[in-house]
Amino acid sequence: MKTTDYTASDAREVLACSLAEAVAAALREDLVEQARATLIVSGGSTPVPFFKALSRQHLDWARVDVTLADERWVGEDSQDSNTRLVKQHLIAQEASAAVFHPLVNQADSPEEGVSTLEAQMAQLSWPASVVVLGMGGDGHTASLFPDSPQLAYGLETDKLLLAVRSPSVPQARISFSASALSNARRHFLHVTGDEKRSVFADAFGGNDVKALPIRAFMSQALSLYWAP
Ligand SMILES: O=C(O)[C@H](O)[C@@H](O)[C@H](O)[C@H](O)COP(=O)(O)O
Repeated sequence: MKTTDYTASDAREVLACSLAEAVAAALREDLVEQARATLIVSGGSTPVPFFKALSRQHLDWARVDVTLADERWVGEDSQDSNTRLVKQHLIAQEASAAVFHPLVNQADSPEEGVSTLEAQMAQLSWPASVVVLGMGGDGHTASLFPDSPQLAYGLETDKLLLAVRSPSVPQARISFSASALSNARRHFLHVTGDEKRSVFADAFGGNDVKALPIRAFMSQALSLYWAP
């Protein structure tokens, strides 16, 4: 029997498609019972194949509100913009009918723009149907960074959003809080590679959320989507 080389990138592609099917099924399920469904996705580099696969899924996208778990406070034309990433790869194909709510506005800083965005995000259908989280090598998720002066607030506040600064990233950020992101029916963690596998294993081995903020999402159901 001929066997083909099954590379790590193939595994990541299969993972992305599998996650897209699970997220689409969750949205279809919730849209049976409710007028609109909220989907919260993360930015960064990992999600691109997932965004592309999800954009091809058939569902009533016009009734889906999409937003970001966090955003860099940069213009949409910036290579660092998660808004640009989502508009390019997710709000396309079948999903072009979805309503995307950027997590950034014209204010000069996230501190100045957060209250307006907070009011806008409060209008979405909560609890969100799905939150898809990423994770950095330091165990951050969304923009809840271990070295951020705003981390404690982000873990404790019942506000939806917070402005974030962190020495480990160059851009000012805005992020949903841990409580806002926890207020969802389903949570998925999409990570790849051995470094993140070991970080997630470390997260299981302790409970100091400030050391590894991903732990804030490990006291409830969390579907792990990992590939080498
Ligand atoms: O704006 C962001 O960067 C993300 O929301 C962030 O939380 C991301 O999920 C992790 O940093 C992993 O990023 P990669 O997928 O690029 O490793």
